[in-house]
Amino acid sequence: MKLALVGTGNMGQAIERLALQQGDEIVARFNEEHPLPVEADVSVLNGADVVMDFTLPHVVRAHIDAYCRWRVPAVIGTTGWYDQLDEVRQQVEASGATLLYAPNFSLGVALLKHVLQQLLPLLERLPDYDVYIHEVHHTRKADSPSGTALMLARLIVDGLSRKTRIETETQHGRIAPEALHVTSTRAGQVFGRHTIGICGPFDELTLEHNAYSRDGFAAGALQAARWLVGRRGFFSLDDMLNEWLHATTNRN
Ligand SMILES: NC(=O)C1=CN([C@@H]2O[C@H](COP(=O)(O)OP(=O)(O)OC[C@H]3O[C@@H](n4cnc5c(N)ncnc54)[C@H](OP(=O)(O)O)[C@@H]3O)[C@@H](O)[C@H]2O)C=CC1
Ligand SMILES: O=C(O)C1=N[C@H](C(=O)O)C[C@H](O)C1
Repeated sequence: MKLALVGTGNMGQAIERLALQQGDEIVARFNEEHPLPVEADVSVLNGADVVMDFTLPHVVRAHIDAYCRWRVPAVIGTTGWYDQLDEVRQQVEASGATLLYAPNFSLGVALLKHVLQQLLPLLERLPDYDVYIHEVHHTRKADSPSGTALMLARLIVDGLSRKTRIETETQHGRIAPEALHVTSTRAGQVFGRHTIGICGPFDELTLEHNAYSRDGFAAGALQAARWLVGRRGFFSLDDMLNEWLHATTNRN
């Protein structure tokens, strides 16, 4: 695969390392010093099959406009823009473009999400259990709470009738029972730790994903890029995983 890296920071570098090991080629690179020329034509991507966008929330939206105009398949790992998800979905579909996004490309987080979805109907029947989310990341992270924490929080608010809203500020006062408390810590070099706490009157269950490095994110993003080539439309990582799951189920 020929890849264009948009963002050559922590994640861009992790993807480049792994992509080269897997025999892929990096044909273009963009960063803050050499920004993506969004007004230019697709030739700036130098024949890339897929664009890997791991940049920052304030630039990603203009990048997505360009990917749609250029109709180049784009894997979007950048977080912090999900308030515009519906608008982007419509834009991608209307322009006949190809885009796949995920707040977290780690397969471990996909498993965590799956477990949470199985648990929620049970928790619905156990009203004494309260739920919270905590995430920890390195101090250079631009957005907070993380995209992953917000994705998990939305699953809980959608799947648990007693949680009706997400409350993200660090609180020193009371938390209303209907608020899902989502908190963030920024410390050192932490790659990404997400904890879902389920607190009952007598015990607490914690489900936690802790990334050992950025390699899991990079590997998932490259798998998604391979899956995306030749498709058209708006996708999330779930679309790829569901297809795999069904292929496996049908074989058994
Ligand atoms: N979905 C997932 O699995 C994961 C998502 N992420 C998300 O990916 C994003 C990037 O994370 P990370 O790599 O750690 O962040 P970094 O800060 O290390 O990298 C950000 C990159 O964006 C570049 N950039 C800034 N402005 C522009 C611009 N105008 N045009 C092109 N590039 C630009 C920076 O350039 P320069 O190098 O010149 O400063 C840098 O290369 C974040 O949103 C993060 O939340 C992170 C990990 C996993
Ligand atoms: O910025 C990061 O580093 C990460 N960001 C993603 C997020 O916001 O959820 C995923 C991962 O946790 C690392």
